This record gives sequence, C-alpha cells and structure tokens, in this order.
Amino acid sequence: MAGDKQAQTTAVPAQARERHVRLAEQIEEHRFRYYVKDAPVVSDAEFDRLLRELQELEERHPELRTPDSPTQKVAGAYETEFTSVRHRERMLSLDNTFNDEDLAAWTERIARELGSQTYHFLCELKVDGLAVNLTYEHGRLTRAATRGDGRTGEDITPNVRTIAEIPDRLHGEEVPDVVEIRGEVFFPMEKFQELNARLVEAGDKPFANPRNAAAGSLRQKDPRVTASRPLHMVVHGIGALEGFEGMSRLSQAYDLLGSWGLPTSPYNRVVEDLAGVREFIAHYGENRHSVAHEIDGAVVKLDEIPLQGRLGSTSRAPRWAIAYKYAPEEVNTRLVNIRVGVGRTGRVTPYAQVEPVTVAGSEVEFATLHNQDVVKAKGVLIGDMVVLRKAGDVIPEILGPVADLRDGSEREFVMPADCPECGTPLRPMKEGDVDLRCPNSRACPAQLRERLFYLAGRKSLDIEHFGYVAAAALTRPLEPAEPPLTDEGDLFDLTMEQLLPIKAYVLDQDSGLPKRDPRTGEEKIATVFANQQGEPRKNAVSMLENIAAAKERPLARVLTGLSIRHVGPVAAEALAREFRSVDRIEAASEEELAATEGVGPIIAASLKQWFAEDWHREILRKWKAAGVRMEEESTGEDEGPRPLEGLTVVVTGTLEHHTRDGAKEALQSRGAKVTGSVSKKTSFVVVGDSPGSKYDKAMQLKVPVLNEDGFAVLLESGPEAAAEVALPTEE
Ligand SMILES: NC(=O)c1ccc[n+]([C@@H]2O[C@H](COP(=O)([O-])OP(=O)(O)OC[C@H]3O[C@@H](n4cnc5c(N)ncnc54)[C@H](O)[C@@H]3O)[C@@H](O)[C@H]2O)c1
Ligand SMILES: [Zn+2]
Repeated sequence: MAGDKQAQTTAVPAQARERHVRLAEQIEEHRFRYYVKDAPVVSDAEFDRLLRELQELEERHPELRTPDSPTQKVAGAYETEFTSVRHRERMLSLDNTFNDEDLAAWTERIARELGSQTYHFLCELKVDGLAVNLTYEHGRLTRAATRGDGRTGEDITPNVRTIAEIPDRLHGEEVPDVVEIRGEVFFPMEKFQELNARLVEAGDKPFANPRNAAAGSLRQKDPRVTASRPLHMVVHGIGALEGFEGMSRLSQAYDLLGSWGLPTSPYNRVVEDLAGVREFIAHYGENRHSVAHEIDGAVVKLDEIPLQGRLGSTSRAPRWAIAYKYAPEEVNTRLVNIRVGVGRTGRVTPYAQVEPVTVAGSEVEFATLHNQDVVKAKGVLIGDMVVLRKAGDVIPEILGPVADLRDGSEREFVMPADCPECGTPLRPMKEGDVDLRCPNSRACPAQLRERLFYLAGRKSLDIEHFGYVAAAALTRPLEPAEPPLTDEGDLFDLTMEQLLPIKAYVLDQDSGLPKRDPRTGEEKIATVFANQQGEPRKNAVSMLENIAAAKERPLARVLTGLSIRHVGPVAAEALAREFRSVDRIEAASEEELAATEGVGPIIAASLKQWFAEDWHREILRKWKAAGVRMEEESTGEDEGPRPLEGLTVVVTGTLEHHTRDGAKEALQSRGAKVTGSVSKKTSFVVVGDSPGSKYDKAMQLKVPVLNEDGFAVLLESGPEAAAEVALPTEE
C-alpha cells in the first residue's frame, strides 16, 4: 500500500511518510481492540495523543490526508459476530479540543459563518460509554445498533431491549413515523468492581475500566448476559426523523424525547455565548464526580437545528458541535509490586506500587488495594499493565489489568504470613474478619510509628515538627541500637541528648518506605535531629518544646492519642465530657461506658480491653508522672461540640448494634439532620441489612453509603474519616 501513496506524495519527506503509515496502523489496531474486542491496551489519553500526532502531521503535509486516513473516519469497518445494519443517517464522531484557545477558535468560526443570525450554545456532558443508535418506527423500538464505522453498525437489538431505561414504546400522541435516537450506554463506576470480581471468580478476564465494561456487556452474543449487567443510557442526539415537523431547537427536542419516555440528561444547559460555555465547562470540571455517570468532557452544540444544517459536517464529525475534553483521570502504568503496609491498629493492607505516572496533575506511585480479597477480585497480577484512576482528591486506585498485554511473566500476589516489619505471624482479630492484623501491637515498629504519627497529628496532640520522619527515627533508628521509644510511654521524657545521635532512614509517609536520593537512587539516611556539627537542629528544639506544650492539651485529645480502637476524636469528646478524667474512665464499668451518650457497646468493650493491658496502664502512669493533663478542668454546662453539624443522613435497613431511633439520636446529638428520603443533598446513607430502594437511590445519586462499621466511624471520627470508608469500597 505504501507504493501508490508514495507516487502521489513525493513532496513529503520519507520520514514523515513512514511515520504516517506507522501511526495509521497503530491507530487502526487500537480502534480494533477498543471497538471490537472491548479491551484496549493503551489509555484514551495515549490514543488521543497518537491521533493528534497524525492530525498534526497531516496539517504539515496535506497530501497525506487521504480519505482512508484514520483522521477522516469515525472508525474502521470491522467484521464482527454481529449482523451489520445500516444507519438511516450517518453517526458521527466529534472534534476534540483540549484547551480554551481551541474552544474560542471554534466559537469564532461559528460566529463568522453565521454572521448576524441569532444562535445559542447547548452545553452537554460527554458521557463516557459507547454510542448506540435506536430506531423507533411508529413509536416502537425496532432496532438498536452500535456506531460502527458511522454508516453501518452492529445489530444489538436484543441486548438493548434488556436495558430497563430504554422504552420499548414511546409514549404520547405525536410520535414520529421514524426516528433515530442517539445516545450513550454506560456502566456505573460503583458496580464496576463487583462485575470484575464476578468475572475473575468465573475464570474470565476482568475489564480494564467501566467504559469497556459497558461495551463488553452490551456486545454479548447472549442477551441474557447483557440483562445481568447494570447498564444505563443517556440520550444525546437525533438521527433520521420522518413524519414529524417543528423541531427547531435541540434543547427543546430533548424535552420532547423526555416526554416520550427516553432517558435525557438532567445536566444540559443552554447558554448565550462563549462566557456561558466556559462557565459550564469550568463547573463540571470541578464537579466531575457529582454526576451520575463518568464523564470525559463536555460537548458544546449549536442549539438551533436549522443552523446545524447550515454548518454541516465533515466525513468524521459535525461542524456545529465540539467536545471539550477534561484532563484524563485514567492512565495505564505498570504494576511493579504489591506491598503490604501495617497501620496504627496493626491492620495489614496490601497496596500497589506502580511505575510513577502523572495523573490528574500529580505524580502517583502508590495506589490502594484494601485487602487481599480485593486484590483477587480485581484480577491484577504483579507485573501487569494496569489502569490506574485518580478521581479528584480521592486516593488513587487500580481499576483493572490490561490482560491482553500479559506475557506470562506476571505473578499472583500472595499475602505474607508474617508482619513485614516485626516478623510476627499475622492473623485476623476475630473469626470471619477479612483483615489480617499484626498482633504485636506494643513493639511492632510499624504500629508504634503510625500511632506516634497519629498522636502528634492534628486530631490529637497536634505537636508541630513531630512528623513521620521523626516518628520513624524515634522508634526504629539505624543508630543507636536501642530506640528511644519502645512504646508511647517515654514520649514526654525525651531529651536532646537522646535525639542527637539518632541516624535513621528518611521514610516516605505514603508507603512507609525509605525515600531515595533522586540523583544517586540511594536510600536516604539522615541524622534526623542533629546538624553536621552535631548540634541540635532548630526543628528538633521546636519539637521538644512542642512536646512539652502538648501536656496541656484537653483530655479528649489525650484520649484520642492513645489509639484505642474505635475511640476517635468524637468518642473521645463524649468520654471526656461524661467522665472528666482518665481514672474515672478506667474505673467505669462496661455498662456505664456503654450507656454514655455517643459511646455505645462497641467502644465500651474496646475501652475495657485497652485498659486490661499492663503496658497500656504503664503509658498512662508515665504520662501522668511527666505532667500530662489527665482530667478535664472545667465543668461548664455547654452542650459540647456538634461535629456532624451541617450533615444530612438517611438510615435504612436493620442495624445490628443500634435501633433505628438510637441511630437517629446518636446522629442528632452530634448535630446531624436525619431525614427519610435520599436526595442529592444527602451527605451519607447508613445501610443495615435488607436496605431496599434507598440504597439503590444512594448508589444512583452517588451518595456515600456507610455500612454499620462505617456508621461507627462517622460517629467517632466524623465525616472525613467516614468518607474514606464509604462504599463503594470493595469488601
Ligand atoms: N484506548 C484506545 O485504544 C482507544 C481506541 C479508540 C478510541 N478510544 C477512545 O474512544 C473515544 C473515541 O472516539 P470517538 O470517535 O468515539 O469520539 P469521542 O468519544 O471523542 O466523541 C464522540 C462520541 O462521544 C459520544 N458522546 C458522549 N456524550 C455525548 C454528547 N453529550 N453528545 C454527543 N456525543 C456524545 C458519542 O458516542 C460520540 O460518538 C476517545 O475518547 C478515544 O480516546 C480509545
Ligand atoms: Zn508487626
């Protein structure tokens, strides 16, 4: 094929010509994997980059822009196992912009072409799914097809009929003789891990991301499989239309489609000018995750249908619409290793170490994996190319593997039997727990380090200059052999003489691993508290001063800092308010503790267990001797803090440890509002057993859902901590 092209394009340097051929091949290959196999091997961002490079090459050498170039086509025409059907009207793609400049250029072109005409922009969200074309004849769904190459697509009628949202019949008197409805079928992110878990369990390949899951679920030979998948659809266009007059604005046409029973988007907005478009784009750029489906951008359309016709289309895309793509949240990267970290309470959690990549503006090297069951459910192997997602401020997560790129060298993750930091055999705390814990809570250097870091943190004693590196250096130095702290007991007795000789790894807070020198690659070791002359660093002096000052912190903060299981800042406040001294808490019976407002039986039992340990009581004795405040001075009659003020919470289903009224009371006493129905304004939905429709509603609206453990976290540690454990987490 290079032969005849060469003849026509002698002016183009050979290098550019070769690059063109190579890029075109790659793009075709990626399209095939994406549209036919539903299993792409590169990220969308990477694919878009290749396509853009091809476009730029063709700008420089227009001779290369032949009709069969991938830039001129919606996609390839592929042979698949589905019957191919012709669309009445072509289905196009969209031109993309990635920045404001190109967007402005597009609006200027519209202004130029339309002169003095009045027009509006219709802003929509770009749903990340796959395009479908629904043909309704006299109000009946007669055919559904994929986009294919734009002229012909695959017949997926039986599959589409399984999607509840898509009406089989349009309601209303005035439905057209024939109408083609275009829209996007998508797979909700919350259900994605669940699907992959099922696939992996059945020995099938997991999907790399929800978009592939949507396409793969819809393009099934057996529609019963499609029926088992939670697919949804949003309408975003109209194709052929016969026997119907008077659609002048697309925005109004959508209202009509909605009245016929079609799922239209609630997010569309008509604006006057570029400023309005910018506002829409900025708004959803910031509120990307407040939307019921994944989006990868916004789509701006000319709202006036007759003017759309005037602008027309290229072979690939309409001139009257443009997609503005947001920065990608998904990237492909190599899963280098799965490590395990040990937390403050001894919980051992696997996490992914990946080849560092930049995503959503920050460099990512680690991603959460929750527990060993989650690793299995995701179907990822060490060495896999994986899809990593970073959505806003949420901790990065691994979505799934790119299974097609495996070469056999990948290996399964095996949860270690022993604690990686102290060697103690790991075990569940109680039977049936998924989480494994290191039972060596006193001396495990990891647990002590994490506890100290928490103790010095904002929620507890708030000791400035006592960070993660200090916590590590004090508990597991390279020198001297004996660490200054073997538990929390001696914290307030630390002296500068003890600090100066300490040499330690500089640990990274995210991974607990030594940081490396970027130039030499060597692990960083430092005399953490002394300068090169062996004199105290300023930070070390401040740290000791701040430790001394922390002795005066209120009782609740001291209690929080003890890392008693389930006793977060909120429970600590409740205990301090009720008992007003550590001694009285220790002396209280389990029943008395449990009866305390905001405490309850789980916390009561945990307190009793904690005080039963000799070494715990020894910490308290030492702290008391060092002058740490162990009682509340004031007996003011104030109501106490309202840590859940401003939240709206719905409780549904049967909880094990609370009656419905008890749960309500616990929320209200902390300032939360409790309501009966789930809306977008709901902050959390607490679900017990058999939760019913409120749960589904919460999932649909993406309201964070808490199980009973999550509820305890909300009561004890407040909304931020609860958000971290909210579903969809995979359990
Ligand atoms: N990773 C890969 O290997 C690979 C391969 C091929 C394509 N892709 C990705 O797939 C996409 C392919 O491009 P494409 O040609 O489908 O173009 P596109 O996704 O950039 O834009 C066109 C499509 O957007 C969809 N869409 C969503 N919301 C819409 C709305 N409100 N109005 C109108 N249309 C809306 C329509 O289905 C339309 O066909 C790109 O994101 C590309 O990165 C990836
Ligand atoms: Zn350990």
